[in-house]
Amino acid sequence: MRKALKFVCALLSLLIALLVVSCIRTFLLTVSRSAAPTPCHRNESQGYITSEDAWPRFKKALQFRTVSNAPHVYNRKDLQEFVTFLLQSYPQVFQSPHVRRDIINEYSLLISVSGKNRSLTPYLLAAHLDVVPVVQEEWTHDGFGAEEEDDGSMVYARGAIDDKSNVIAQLEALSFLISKGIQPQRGFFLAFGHDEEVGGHDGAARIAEELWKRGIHDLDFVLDEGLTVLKDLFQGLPNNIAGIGVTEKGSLHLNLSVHSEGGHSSMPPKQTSIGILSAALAKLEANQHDIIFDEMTHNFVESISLDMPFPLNVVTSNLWLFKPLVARALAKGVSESMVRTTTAVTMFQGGLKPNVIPPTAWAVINHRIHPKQTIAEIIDRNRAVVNDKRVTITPLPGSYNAHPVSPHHPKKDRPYRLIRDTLLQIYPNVVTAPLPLVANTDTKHYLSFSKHVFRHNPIVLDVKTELHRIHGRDERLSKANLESAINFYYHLMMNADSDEHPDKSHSHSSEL
Ligand SMILES: CCCCCCCC/C=C\CCCCCCCC(=O)N[C@@H](CCCCN)C(=O)O
Ligand SMILES: [Zn+2]
Ligand SMILES: [Zn+2]
Repeated sequence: MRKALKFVCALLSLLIALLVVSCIRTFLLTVSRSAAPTPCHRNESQGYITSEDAWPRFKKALQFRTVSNAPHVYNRKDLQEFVTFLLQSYPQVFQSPHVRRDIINEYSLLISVSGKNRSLTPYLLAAHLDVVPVVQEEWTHDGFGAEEEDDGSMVYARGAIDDKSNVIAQLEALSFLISKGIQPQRGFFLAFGHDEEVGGHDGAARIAEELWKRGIHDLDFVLDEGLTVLKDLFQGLPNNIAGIGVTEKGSLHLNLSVHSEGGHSSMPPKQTSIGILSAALAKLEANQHDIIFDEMTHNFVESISLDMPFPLNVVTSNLWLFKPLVARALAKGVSESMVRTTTAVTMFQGGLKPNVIPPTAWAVINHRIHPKQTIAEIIDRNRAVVNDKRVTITPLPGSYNAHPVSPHHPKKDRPYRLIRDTLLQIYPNVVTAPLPLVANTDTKHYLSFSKHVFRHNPIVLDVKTELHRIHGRDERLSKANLESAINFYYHLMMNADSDEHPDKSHSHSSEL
């Protein structure tokens, strides 16, 4: 008994000592942190664009039903009309002697802006013209009506976030540049694919072929849609987080199928094909893939730690002691998609009639693969978890591993610094963070042109009230967000010309 008591006392003393050391370490980190970040002042000398003129063009763009349903299956009529609308809406862009525009594979748009200094490697800004379908009965607004909120501050339509806001914002920024009589030093491309939502095989892939054929084999950097400025990602965090996607997760579509004897439902087997398949799916949902707390996650957590309230600041700034706890916390909510391969059962089919034993049942699972894992690993583990020979697991075409991680040291890697500094011009108080994009983009078609490939959408989204609208119901965008996006791209075009950026103040970011 005395021994046990001694052991408990020793353990308690150790715990208290560890907590005291953690608190002292957090205090020292906090006081030694560089002075409060001097926000990068919006460089007004570069001009600032309001969204007043853009807003009606954006609303019109949202009304084209440019829906992609499957590879090579999309609304050609509305795509054609949308591209015609874009060409007609920016006459000063397409009449400029510095701008060339090409329709690629009938519906994609490649805009080439020539730079004064041909020795500078051009960059590419990507966006896409297509959208995912609308389940109208779930919406409170017409999915393609572009209806506004009463005060006109918000518009509702499919594509408002993903991704017509970037199409319009990039064109508005270019239009403003040209209206000021500016020809950039560094040339660039605006690459608008028309089938991103179904893999980009007819759009971005063909734009990439066109660039290659023209002898464009190198791009300074590529920037496509991606992570946004995230509001209220974690409770208590005073700053919004601007995620810059320096890689993107892989994507694996798996077909799970069960074939069994049919027959009369009055003489059923113990389990029908639907029951067998459902049990397999339930196992996969109950046994999620492992949490992976890699270096990028480690850096990210440490970067936001000192802004967290007590005691979270102590916990997150002492990962040497609290890493398992923090890892479990990240595995909850939307941040889970960053720290593990996710599993989503997205399709299920089975059964013919109420009185017929279903001979077959099938389902599709979409895994978004963590950058530290591979397709093969995921399939092997799934098979082990299901552990039922009656269930056939088949990978579907179009799966791919995670992308290479783009260099993202803010001092050594100019393209990353360019995007980060431009973001801080528009959003001076955010914490910028290199992170994996949890979804996929057309960048898969541009990876051979540059190792500097980034995924960021320069708008602010409240994690709780906005994220579910992407591919979901009542997608919407505020006028303020459209305005910020336009100015982000305009400042990016201006900043891309200089090797240094307008303001070298030490931003508050998660970079090393
Ligand atoms: C600690 C950080 C936690 C991050 C949490 C995630 C925050 C996510 C924020 C924004 C996500 C926006 C995603 C926008 C890009 C989506 C593009 C898209 O829909 N792509 C499709 C392509 C499909 C291609 C055919 N397979 C997709 O990914 O499904
Ligand atoms: Zn999408
Ligand atoms: Zn998209």
